[in-house]
Amino acid sequence: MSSEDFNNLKYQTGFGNEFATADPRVPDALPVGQNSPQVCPHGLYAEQLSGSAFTAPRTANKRSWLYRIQPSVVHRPFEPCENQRWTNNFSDCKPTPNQYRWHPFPLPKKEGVDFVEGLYTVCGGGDFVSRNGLAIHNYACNESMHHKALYNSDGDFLIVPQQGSLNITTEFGRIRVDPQQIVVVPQGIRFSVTVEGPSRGYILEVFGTHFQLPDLGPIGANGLANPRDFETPVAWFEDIDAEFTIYNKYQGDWFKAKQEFSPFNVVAWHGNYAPYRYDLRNYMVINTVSFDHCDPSIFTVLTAPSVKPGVAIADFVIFPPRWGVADNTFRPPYYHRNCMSEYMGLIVGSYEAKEGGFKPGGASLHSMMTPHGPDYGCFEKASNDQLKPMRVAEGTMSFMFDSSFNMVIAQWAADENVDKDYYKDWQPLKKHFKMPKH
Ligand SMILES: O=C(O)Cc1cc(O)ccc1O
Ligand SMILES: [Fe+2]
Repeated sequence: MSSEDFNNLKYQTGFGNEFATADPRVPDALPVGQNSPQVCPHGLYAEQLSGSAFTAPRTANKRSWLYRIQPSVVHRPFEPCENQRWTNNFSDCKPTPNQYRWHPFPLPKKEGVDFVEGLYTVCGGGDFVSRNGLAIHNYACNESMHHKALYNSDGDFLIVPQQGSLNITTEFGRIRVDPQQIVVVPQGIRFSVTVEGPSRGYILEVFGTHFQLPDLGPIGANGLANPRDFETPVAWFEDIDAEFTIYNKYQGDWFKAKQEFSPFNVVAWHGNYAPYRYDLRNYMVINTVSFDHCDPSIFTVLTAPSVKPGVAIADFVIFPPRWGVADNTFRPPYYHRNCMSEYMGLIVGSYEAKEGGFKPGGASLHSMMTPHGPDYGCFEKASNDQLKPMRVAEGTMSFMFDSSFNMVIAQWAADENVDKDYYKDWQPLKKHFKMPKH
């Protein structure tokens, strides 16, 4: 499929809506008034994809009905397949409380690496069996997936492209995602990624929950990420009889199976369980107009809640361009120690608390209760700045995966590409205290 096919796609808007869509080539493919007719229109097979327990409360209940040329069950057995730099087995990894920073993650060193081959785990915590936890990965690829698809039995993927657009074919239709947009592919949904050149980005994987919009509380009915800016594909299918390889991430490991037809054979679907994309530039920032630095929860795009009220398995937080107007305030992030783990990445530009060192495509991890905050240069500058209204983070976009889980770093990520000098960012911080004379 050429990348032009992805440039003028139609989407359905809204967050978690009940969508109904048929490929315009077969407009009457969606059964009317029921899910499972004795015979579906045009001889399609009906298949339900459940994203929540059947009995989940209505507000949390997620499922979609897919009407497809062949059902997903027609495949040969799965066999284990290797991915050297992938893990969800975090009990094998040694913990370290140090501040970590990684140089930009390298693009593939050889030709012909596709998205599924280019996955690389950085850190994570919790587990996929008890369905409670997260993993953070990168991808780096330079080749499109040909007659291949992948799906994750363990959780949802939130994908943040940093370099290169991703043209994603899913069972639910086609999505294009550029840097500064994100895509969420929920548990179980099959997809295939086409790239236009060397591409890389970040992935947040959550187990046992789905992403939702944060509550707005006193903010009111509007603001932060507005529901209408989320875009879900319209149905699109291909009827190809050829060998396809389906990659499945199951209990942390990868498996693959062959089948004789394209998995992207869904002619129509309806339901509220589907992939979606969001453009981070649509985020409506709420912040102080008086004094002090608000906690970064004001920048939450999506949250994957835990069972504890107000506590997330992971929040997806961004630091978009905005005005800084706080009076009599140290405006950058404060020095802090947090009972959450903070993984940060940079899509474009620079980050307001770091003068150098943190580069687009790089990342940092500040683990539970690990002290961190502005580097020396940032502290000195912000302590002496004239406090006019100022544009903050202009032309930049950084983000944070903020988790209530204690994370460990995968063995390879603990060694490779690490900025060993990161701690030096804070060493020059001077003692400004002067004992008052009485
Ligand atoms: O550590 C960081 O840079 C992220 C962060 C930003 C902020 O504005 C306040 C707290 C915080 O953890
Ligand atoms: Fe922080």
